[in-house]
Amino acid sequence: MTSFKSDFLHVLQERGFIHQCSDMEALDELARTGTVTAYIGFDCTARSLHVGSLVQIMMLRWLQKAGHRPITLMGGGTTQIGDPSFRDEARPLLSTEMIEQNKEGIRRVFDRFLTFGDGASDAVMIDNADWLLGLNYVEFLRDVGRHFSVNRMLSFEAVKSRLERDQSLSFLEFNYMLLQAYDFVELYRRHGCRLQMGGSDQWGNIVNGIDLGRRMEEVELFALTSPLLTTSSGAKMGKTASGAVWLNADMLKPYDYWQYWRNTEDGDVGRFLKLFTELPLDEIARLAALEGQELNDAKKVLATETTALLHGRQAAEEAAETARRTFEEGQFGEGLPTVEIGSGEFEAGLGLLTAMVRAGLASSNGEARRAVSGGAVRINDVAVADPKRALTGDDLTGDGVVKLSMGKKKHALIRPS
Ligand SMILES: Nc1ncnc2c1ncn2[C@@H]1O[C@H](COP(=O)(O)OP(=O)(O)OP(=O)(O)O)[C@@H](O)[C@H]1O
Ligand SMILES: N[C@@H](Cc1ccc(O)cc1)C(=O)O
Repeated sequence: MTSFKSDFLHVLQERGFIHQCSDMEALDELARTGTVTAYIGFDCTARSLHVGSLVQIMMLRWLQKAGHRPITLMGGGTTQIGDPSFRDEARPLLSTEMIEQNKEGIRRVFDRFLTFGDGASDAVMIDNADWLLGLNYVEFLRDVGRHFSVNRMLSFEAVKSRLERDQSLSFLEFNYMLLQAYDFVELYRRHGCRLQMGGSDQWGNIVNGIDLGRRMEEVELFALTSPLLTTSSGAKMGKTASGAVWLNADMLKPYDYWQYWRNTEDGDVGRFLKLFTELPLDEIARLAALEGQELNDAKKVLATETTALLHGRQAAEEAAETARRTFEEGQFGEGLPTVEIGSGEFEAGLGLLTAMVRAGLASSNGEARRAVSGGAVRINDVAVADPKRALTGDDLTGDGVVKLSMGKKKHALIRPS
């Protein structure tokens, strides 16, 4: 294990953030002796970032805590092209309106994790549309394109699998690498940015920027990547069977976010506490060493700490309390996901299977039917066995809702409106 002299790399290393770095020693020295400006780019491909990007956001947070300056780069320009790195197929082309909407959705999350402003270590948010959209094609090819060797570009792992399988890589996508490389140089020119970070899938794009910086500006730029996280069972972090684990509260309620972390696999508890919370390492070591039922307490700490960072301490504690009441006392938690159903539709007899799909408890009627037949489904905490059962006014509790549960952990409320 390398021992770092700078606080920044020391913390990242001990908490498990470092996968690869272009020049550890020189970067360590730079961070030890001065303020480093570093950036991470986020393309605007959805209305919210998901838990996978949290690794990146936490790296920016530790950077700032160590006294350095983070830049969050919105990919308003690059999203128009779409990063082909490690993807089997081209991304769908998004309209400019869609990209704008996504950008508005994504940018809000950073306020929770970073302090923005004009001070030396205050974060800034920039959009690469500012310089990419106005580029002159011929000028760009002459100034930037001439520094790239196509032979070398074709050798990067990020595009190799596509080429080896004879799947098309369009010329549009092939240009992505140049644009991200150019961003790095532009951020160096405008803001003295020396370091770009990202997930390990970004390595090729980042080192191309380092090469371009050397050629165009004769400066040494740095790359630092994090591992691409998977859970112990191999699933890509941030995606579940029912979709992505979104960071924006309007796409995933704080309660569901809390539950996601509460359901962490046993083998991941220590690793996730280090990456996604700011608890001291000795406390984390104690929590991760717990076993059996006690390990569940560690998972609750993980859930509450991660939810507090994203949604605030109060929302986190409310989620923890709702979960406690639901699971430990079998009562109704007000914060459970609630699905509104038109009262006309409800009164006409809403099928249980349909209600389960609408409430997100099952992804299809078939899955819902199997769950009912397997005895896993309850209405207001009472087991049901008949898949043809419909919900009626008699099922409404005093609160005007019906509580549906599937297994021990999935619950939702149906509210006729
Ligand atoms: N599971 C993960 N672990 C660590 N970093 C991740 C993870 N998923 C995404 N990232 C990082 O977050 C940033 C945004 O990635 P991107 O938008 O490609 O994520 P994605 O939603 O997983 O993409 P895709 O559409 O390819 O599934 C990148 O720096 C990427 O490396
Ligand atoms: N390519 C990155 C996003 C990004 C965009 C522009 C950059 O300059 C840097 C990074 C991704 O797909 O996640």
